[in-house]
Amino acid sequence: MKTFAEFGLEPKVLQAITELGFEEATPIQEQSIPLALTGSDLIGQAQTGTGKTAAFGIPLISKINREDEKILALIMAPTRELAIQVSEEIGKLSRFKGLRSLAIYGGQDIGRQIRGLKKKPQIIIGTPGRLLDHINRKTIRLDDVQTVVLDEADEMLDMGFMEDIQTILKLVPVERQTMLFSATMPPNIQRLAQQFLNNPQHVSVIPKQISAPLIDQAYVEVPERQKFEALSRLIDMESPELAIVFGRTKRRVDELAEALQKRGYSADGLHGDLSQNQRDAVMRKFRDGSIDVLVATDVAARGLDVSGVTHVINFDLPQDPESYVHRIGRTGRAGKEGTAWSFVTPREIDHLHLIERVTRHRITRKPLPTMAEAIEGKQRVTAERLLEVVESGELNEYKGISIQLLEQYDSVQLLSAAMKLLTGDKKDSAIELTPEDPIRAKRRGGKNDIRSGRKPNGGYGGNRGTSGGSGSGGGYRGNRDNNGGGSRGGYSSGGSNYGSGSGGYGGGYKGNRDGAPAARDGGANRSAERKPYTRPSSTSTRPAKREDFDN
Ligand SMILES: Nc1ncnc2c1ncn2[C@@H]1O[C@H](COP(=O)(O)OP(=O)(O)OP(=O)(O)O)[C@@H](O)[C@H]1O
Ligand SMILES: [Mg+2]
Repeated sequence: MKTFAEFGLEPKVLQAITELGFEEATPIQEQSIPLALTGSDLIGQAQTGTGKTAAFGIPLISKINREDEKILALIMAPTRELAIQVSEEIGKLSRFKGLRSLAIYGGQDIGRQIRGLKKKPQIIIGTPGRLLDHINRKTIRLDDVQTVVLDEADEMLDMGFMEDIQTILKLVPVERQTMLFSATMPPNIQRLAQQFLNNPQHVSVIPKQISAPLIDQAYVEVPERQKFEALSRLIDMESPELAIVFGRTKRRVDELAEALQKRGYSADGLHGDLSQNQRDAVMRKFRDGSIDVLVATDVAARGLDVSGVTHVINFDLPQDPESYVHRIGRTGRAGKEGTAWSFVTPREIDHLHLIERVTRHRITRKPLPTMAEAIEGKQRVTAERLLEVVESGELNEYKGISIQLLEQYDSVQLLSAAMKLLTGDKKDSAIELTPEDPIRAKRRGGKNDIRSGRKPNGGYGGNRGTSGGSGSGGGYRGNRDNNGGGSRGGYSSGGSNYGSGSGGYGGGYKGNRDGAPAARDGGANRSAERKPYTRPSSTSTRPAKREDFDN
């Protein structure tokens, strides 16, 4: 392990790194930083929570002069929350150097962003849609950009941002450094890389498993209708410090958050139909611990870094293995341990096996927590809370009444009553969630899948590309879209090299995704939010809708 001092960084950047508490570079940082400092293009892949942000952030910051008043670096990220978070980390890393950075994302008042831009930030961190908005309004010019980073590049492609990214990158001088980072690198990323990177160096830190090593992964088989009961028992049994519960759709998230609140949990929901103010408020509450369960769609799956997340619970299995890897990667970050649980309905067992195959990790089957375990867990937490108060010692006001009570009642009985009160059982409230259809497993090539990016063995394409019409679609990814019709290349490329002949990312791609291409980014003039959620009918070709993407 290297210390940051060994990279020859300027003192002000080193000071910021020290201030952040980073002592040694993580493996991806150790490999990327020296390469990136030479100006080389880079494709960086490393497990979730291993410091990719600083891996591109530190070299990017090192290149910029404080006196410059132009936009010199552009970082793109798939979701608003991630753009905000990356911008905060960049802000911290460049603090002592005195650089200016600004987050640009949909849903925020554009006037405010324009005012921010007038302060001449050198670094812009944004979601593609809103960035384009500014470009079209001429409030952002990219003529001087020297460094471009695509964080979670594969997700941005998956969300249908290819066109936007292409448009944006064409406005950036060719003479630039481009870096692309993610924990997963599906082969389709090669297409983007070929187009926009110049002789990129691949830096990958991927051991046998792609998911982070410190995450304990388990699943319980549970029928759809018992999931909520299972969830509340699980939370009681495990008493997470902070937990993220992933639901498949926005409606699911709303219902779940409400149900949890009804049962007395401190929970709230996050998805793309909330206003940006609501989204910000929920994230703030979760980060400061005033709620301890965040219920979210996949909008929270990528990149989010909240310390104290001890548990990730897949209330609904994600459609793709990549998403599984990213979701569970919200815990077990920066060397900490974490636990991931997945609820699997009997009909989804095949899908779970697919996830295991692709991630090359056995997920341990565990029994549904029993009522007794749940009660025990809750009582343990209550007892801990009680003892904390005992230790705090400020109890004099209560001693008089306690002595009186003890004269009349048995001490065990009294304490038990206090415990009962504190434990606050609200089990009686009846909870009914609208059932979700099970996710169906798709066939998918077995080799190298999400960890590849190097070996073009056509794994994704091979046995799947048969149903999709125009040659290359219809594969795993293609089916996920409501009406993919084979028009997008997805992962499959007819069983040969990535990028060859897949031809799927053209015009139809975005439209196919959600039928409202311009609405995704919620830019001011891009219609504030997307169409209302409609439940996919069971006859839909899109078996289970991943949340409408939003950013
Ligand atoms: N060298 C380091 N030492 C200690 N902590 C670090 C170091 N580098 C980064 N971190 C911290 O580790 C956490 C995870 O970093 P980061 O969010 O960059 O991970 P990531 O690799 O981008 O994960 P993901 O794939 O989920 O996006 C952050 O809280 C970050 O501040
Ligand atoms: Mg990241």
